Amino acid sequence: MFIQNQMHTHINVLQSYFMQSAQIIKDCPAPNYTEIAMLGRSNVGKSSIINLLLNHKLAKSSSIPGKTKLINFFSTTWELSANKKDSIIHDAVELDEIAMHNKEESSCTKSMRIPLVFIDFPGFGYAKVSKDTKKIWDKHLTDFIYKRQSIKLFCHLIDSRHTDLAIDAEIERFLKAITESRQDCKLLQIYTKDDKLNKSDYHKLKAQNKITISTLKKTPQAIQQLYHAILYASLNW
Ligand SMILES: Nc1nc2c(ncn2[C@@H]2O[C@H](COP(=O)(O)OP(=O)(O)OP(=O)(O)O)[C@@H](O)[C@H]2O)c(=O)[nH]1
Ligand SMILES: [Mg+2]
Repeated sequence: MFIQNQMHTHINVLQSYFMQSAQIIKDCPAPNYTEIAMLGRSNVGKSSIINLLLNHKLAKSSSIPGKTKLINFFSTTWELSANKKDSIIHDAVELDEIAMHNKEESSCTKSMRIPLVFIDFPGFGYAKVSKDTKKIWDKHLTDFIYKRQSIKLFCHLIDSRHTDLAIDAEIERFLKAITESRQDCKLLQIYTKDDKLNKSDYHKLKAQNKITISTLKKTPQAIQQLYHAILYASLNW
């Protein structure tokens, strides 16, 4: 699967819904779709970014750390459209492809519908539970992350204002070990809450080609850039 000129494609969220919550791997839905896991420390903005990606407030977010306590699955369908004048979609696998004719522009627009599952996780490093609960919790989480082969993309969310935290270095090591041992999944870093940066720090991150986003002050371009980065990495295009 390969798309020429991704800047001339547009991603639309067609429909999204909450699937189910799970605490252990046996309670999870069947691994039938490409899954994208949102990981990061507590309060970094995992649930908020999932709502942005689903185009619906389905994941519960809160200013109080530790809001998400279970592994939550959300289903969505994204539509990728390309104007034939600018780009060509080469379809190889079982994705649903529709060809439409845009009479006004007298150009042919192709689109494909792509089912995706987003997984919202409890935050790493959330300490306001008893030590025993935390141990069991962490064990279930790491077990799940290691065993769930349908996860094709691990998104590591990092707070734009605090890019050198020890906990993020630990999360990165943990996720790199998984993505390096499996050939079929990727790791993508996303810098959250970029609205809280001053101009100079914002431009510093951008100069390093980092993907940044604000779920509060977002632009259509920033949303499209995020959608494209996630879609292309998760489908290994
Ligand atoms: N300014 C700003 N605030 C944000 C942004 N994204 C999320 N927040 C706020 O940050 C807080 C935490 O957001 P959540 O999405 O609940 O974070 P989380 O990582 O899911 O947190 P846990 O479930 O506790 O691990 C909420 O008050 C959000 O409104 C952003 O881009 N900019
Ligand atoms: Mg959350």
